[in-house]
Amino acid sequence: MLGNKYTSRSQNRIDRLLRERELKKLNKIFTIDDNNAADSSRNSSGGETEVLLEDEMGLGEAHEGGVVEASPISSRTLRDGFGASEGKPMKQRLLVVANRLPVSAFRRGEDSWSLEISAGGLVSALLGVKDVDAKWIGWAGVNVPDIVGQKALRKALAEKRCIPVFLDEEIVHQYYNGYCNNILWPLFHYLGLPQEDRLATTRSFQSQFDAYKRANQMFADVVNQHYEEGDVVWCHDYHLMYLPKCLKEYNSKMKVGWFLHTPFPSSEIHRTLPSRSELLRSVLAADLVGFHTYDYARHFVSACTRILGLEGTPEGVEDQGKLTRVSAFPIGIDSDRFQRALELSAVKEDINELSHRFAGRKVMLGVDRLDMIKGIPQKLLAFEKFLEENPVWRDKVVLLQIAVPTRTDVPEYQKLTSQVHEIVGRINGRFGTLTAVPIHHLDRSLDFQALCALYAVTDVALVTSLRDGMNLVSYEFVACQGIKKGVLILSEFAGAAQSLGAGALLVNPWNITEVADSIADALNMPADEREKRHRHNYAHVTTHTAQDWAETFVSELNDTVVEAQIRTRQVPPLLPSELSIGRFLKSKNRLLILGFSSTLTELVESSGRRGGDQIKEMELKLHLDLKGPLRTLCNDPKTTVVILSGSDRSVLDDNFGEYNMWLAAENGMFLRLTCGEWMTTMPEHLNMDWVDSVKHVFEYFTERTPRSHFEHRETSLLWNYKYADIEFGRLQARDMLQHLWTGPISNAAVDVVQGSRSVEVRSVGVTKGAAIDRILGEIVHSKNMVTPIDYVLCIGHFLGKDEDIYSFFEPELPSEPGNCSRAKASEVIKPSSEKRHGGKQTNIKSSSKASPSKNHRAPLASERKVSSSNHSTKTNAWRSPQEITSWHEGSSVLDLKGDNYFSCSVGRKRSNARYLLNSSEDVLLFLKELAIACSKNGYLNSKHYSNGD
Ligand SMILES: O=P(O)(O)OC[C@H]1O[C@H](O[C@H]2O[C@H](CO)[C@@H](O)[C@H](O)[C@H]2O)[C@H](O)[C@@H](O)[C@@H]1O
Ligand SMILES: O=c1ccn([C@@H]2O[C@H](COP(=O)(O)OP(=O)(O)O)[C@@H](O)[C@H]2O)c(=O)[nH]1
Repeated sequence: MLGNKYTSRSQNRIDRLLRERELKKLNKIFTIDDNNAADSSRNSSGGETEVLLEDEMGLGEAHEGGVVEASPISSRTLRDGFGASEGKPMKQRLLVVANRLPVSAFRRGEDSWSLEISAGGLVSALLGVKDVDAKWIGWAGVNVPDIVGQKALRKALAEKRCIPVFLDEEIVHQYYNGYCNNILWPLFHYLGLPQEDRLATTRSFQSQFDAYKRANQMFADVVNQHYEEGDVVWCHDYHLMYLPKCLKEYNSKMKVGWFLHTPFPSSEIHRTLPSRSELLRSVLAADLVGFHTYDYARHFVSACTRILGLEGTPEGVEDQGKLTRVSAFPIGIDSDRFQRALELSAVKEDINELSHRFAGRKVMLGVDRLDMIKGIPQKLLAFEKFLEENPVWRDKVVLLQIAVPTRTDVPEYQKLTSQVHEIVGRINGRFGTLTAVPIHHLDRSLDFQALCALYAVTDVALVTSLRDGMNLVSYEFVACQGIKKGVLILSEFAGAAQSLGAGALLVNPWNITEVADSIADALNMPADEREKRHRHNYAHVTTHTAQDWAETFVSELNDTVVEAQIRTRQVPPLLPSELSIGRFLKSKNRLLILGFSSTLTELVESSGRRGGDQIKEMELKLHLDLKGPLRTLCNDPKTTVVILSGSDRSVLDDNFGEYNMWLAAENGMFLRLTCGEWMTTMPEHLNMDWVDSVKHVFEYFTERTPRSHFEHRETSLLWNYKYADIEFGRLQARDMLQHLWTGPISNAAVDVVQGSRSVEVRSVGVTKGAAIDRILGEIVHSKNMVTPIDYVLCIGHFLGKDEDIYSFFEPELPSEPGNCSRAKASEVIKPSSEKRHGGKQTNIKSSSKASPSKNHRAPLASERKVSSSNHSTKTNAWRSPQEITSWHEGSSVLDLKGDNYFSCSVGRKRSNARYLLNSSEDVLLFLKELAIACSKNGYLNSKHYSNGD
C-alpha cells in the first residue's frame, strides 16, 4: 500500500538519522578528548594555534584586505576546508554550483591573478563544510574576455578546487544585475519590483529571463564537463533555478539537489512572476529541493499545487508519479571556527583595543550587506528614536554599523547607499558631540578575525532584516558571546528567528517604536536573564552547524535518489507498441477496451484553477485525430471495440454514436452496441436510497466551493473540485467526507472513491472490473462468437478503484483495495429503475430482458450466481480467464495464451496495468499505428510487426 510504503520510507529515514545522530555524538566525545590532548601539547609549545587555524581555514589567511595570492602555499587552504586527505577513505565527490565562487578574482597582469574571499552567508556556510570531496563551480565576479587570462585564472582557481564559469559583461548585466538582483531578489523578499523603473523592468523582463536561462545553461555546460558518474551536484540559490532542468536534460541519472538561501515567498507573490511556471518546473527537475525553514518549503509546495496544479504531499511535490522531495534544512555556521579565532592573540589584541576605545559605553552592532532587505534605514530610525526617548543613554551607547557594499551596479543599491549615508549624517549631527558620535558607520567589509573581535565586544546585536533567508550574522554573534552574553535583537522576518527566537528579543523591523523599546530592554537587561537567553541560543548554534547542514542535505539527496530508483522499478514499462501490434495482427478475435476521459480526449495541461479553460475542459470531446483510426478499428471484422467510461450515456452517445462499437457508460453499468439500444447491466436490487441525501450534501459543498461542480449519474454522484482553489478544495473534501460518513452514507451500501480532485459516491459493486464480466457475456452472446477472444488490449486512465479491470484478466495480481470502501455485501440489493439522465429520456432495458434469444446466449454475469448474489468487487476482480472460458457452453471464449493481454495505464505510474502510456497523446500515436497496421493487414504481410514476437 502506498501509505504504508511512505510510512516505512520515512520511518527508515528517521531510523537512519537517529543512528547518525548517535554516531555523531560519539564522534564528538572522541574529538573533544583528542582535542583536549592536543590542546595541552599545543599550550606547552605555545603559539601553534594560529598556524593550525590558518591551515584549516585556508581562505582565512586573507587578513588585512582579505587578499589571497594564488600561490601554491595558499592553495592548500580551501582544499583542506573541503577536501579529501590522504589515508582516509574515499569521500563522495560533490560539485557545489553557486553563482559566486567563494573567491573573487582580481587581475594583476596578463596571466596573473590574485584571489579574495567573497563575503556573504553562502560562502561562510560552505566554508564550514568538511568531509566531502568538493569542487566549487561558479562565477569569479570578473569579466575575462581573453583566452590567456581565462587559462591563467582557471589554473589559479584549480588550486583552490574552484572551477570558473566565464560570463561576459552583457550577460552579467542582464542575468545577474537584471533578472537575479532586480527581479527575483526583491520579489522573493516581498519588496516588489523596484518602484521607479517598474515599467522599464516589466518591459525588459523577457530579455532578462532569456539571459538568465542562457547563463544557467552555461553553468550546466561547465558542470557537464566535470561531472563523473556518482557525483552529487548541489545547485545553490535563486540565481540557478533553471539549472536542475538543464542538468537532468543532459543526464537524467545525475543526482541533483537545489537549495534556496533566500525566503521562498507566498504563492500569491510568486504568481506575479511572468516566468512563474517555467521556474517552478525547472526546480522540480531536481531530486531534492531544500529551504531554510518549513515556511519557505510550504510556500514552494503551495506554489506548485496552485500554479502548476500538481499534487503536494507530505514528502514533496508529485507529478505523474515522479516525486521531487521538498524539505527544510536550516543552515548553520562552523561555531568552533569562531571560538578558536577568539583564542588567537591577534584577535585578543583587537578585543582589548576595542574595549578600551569604547570604555564606558555599551556597544551595539549591526553587520549587514548594504542591501534593502537588511532594513538598515529602519534600524537607524529606531536607534534615533531610542536616543530621542532615552537621553540618559546618549553618551553611553554607540552603534557600530558595518555595511558591506554589494551589487553596486544595480541602481536600487546605489540609492540605498546615499539614503543610509544621509540618515547616519543626520543622527550623528543631531546627537554627536565634539568628541563622540553615536553611530560609527563603515562602508566596507571586515576580515574574519576583525569581525570575531567585534562580535565579542558587543553588548547588543541588532538584526532588523525586512526579510532574510536565514541571517548568519546572528549565529556568529551568539557563537562569540561566551563571555559577554550579550543580547540579540532579531527581526521576526529573518529565517534565524525560527531557531534563535527563544533566546533573542524578536521585533517587527517596520515598527520602529517596538525596536526602540527593545533596544532599551536589551541595554537594561539583568545579567541572569541575558545568561539564560544566551545559553539557549548558544546550544542551538553549536549543535546545528554548517557541516551538519551540508551532510544532512547530501545524505538526504543520496537517499532520495535510491528511493526514486525503487519507485521507478515499480512503474510499469512503456507499452511495447511493435510487440502489441504484432500480436494484434496475428490474432483472430481481438477485444479492445478503451477508457475515454484523459485516454481518447485531447491532452490538457493540468494547471489547476489558474490556467486552462474550465468550460472547454469540462465538455469531454474525442480527439479529432482519433476519428479515422477509431473508424478503421471498429470496422475491422476481427476486432470488437468497447469504450468503458465513467461518463454517462449521453456523453458517449455524442462522441461515439457514429462508430460501430460497444459503449459502456457509468463504469459499465449501461451498455449498448451503437446500432442498438441502451441496456443496463446493473446488478439487480442495486440500492439507490442514498442518492438524495448525498446529493443534498454535494449541492451544499458545491455552493460553498467556487468553481467546483458535481455530476449526477445514474449509479453514482461525483463532486469535482479540479478547478477550485486546490487547498480549499481539499479542506472542503475532508469536511465533506466526514459529514458523509457520519450521516447520509453511514449505513448505505456504497463505495466512496476519492480521486486527487474529486469525491465520488457509488453503489457497491459499481466498478469497471465488476462490470466487465457482464459486458463480455453480452458481447460474446450478441456476436454469437465461435472463435475465442485471443487478444485483449485494455487502455485507460482509470482510478485505483477501477483498476480491477486490469486484474480481471490476471488472476495472479492482487486487486487494489478500494479506498474508503463501505461495501455492505449483505445489504438487500434492489433493482434499478428507469431514470432520466442528461435532460433526455433514454430507453433502458435490463439486458436480461432485452436479449432476443435468452435461451441460447451465454448467461449475463448479472444473472450468474457469482456476480448477482455477491456484490463484492473483489470476487469479480479475481475471476480467472478459466472461469470465463466456461461461459460459452463449455467451449473457450477467452484464449489469451498469457502474453496476448496488453493492459495499459495512461499517465498513472502507480498501476496494476502491465504497461504504461504517458498521456493521451501517446494513446493517439499508438492507435494511429495500430489502425494503419490493421488496414494494411489484408494486403501487406505482417513480418515487420511480428518481429516483436
Ligand atoms: O553574491 P552577492 O550577490 O554579493 O550576495 C551575497 C549572498 O547573499 C545571499 O545570502 C543568503 O544566504 C545566507 C546563507 O544561507 C542567508 O543566511 C542569507 O539570509 C541569504 O541572504 C545570497 O542568497 C547568496 O547567494 C549571495 O551570494
Ligand atoms: O565585513 C563582513 C561582513 C560580513 N561578513 C560575512 O558575511 C556573512 C553574511 O551572511 P548573512 O547570512 O548574515 O547574510 P547575507 O549577506 O548572506 O545575506 C556572514 O557570514 C559574515 O561573517 C564578512 O565576512 N565580512
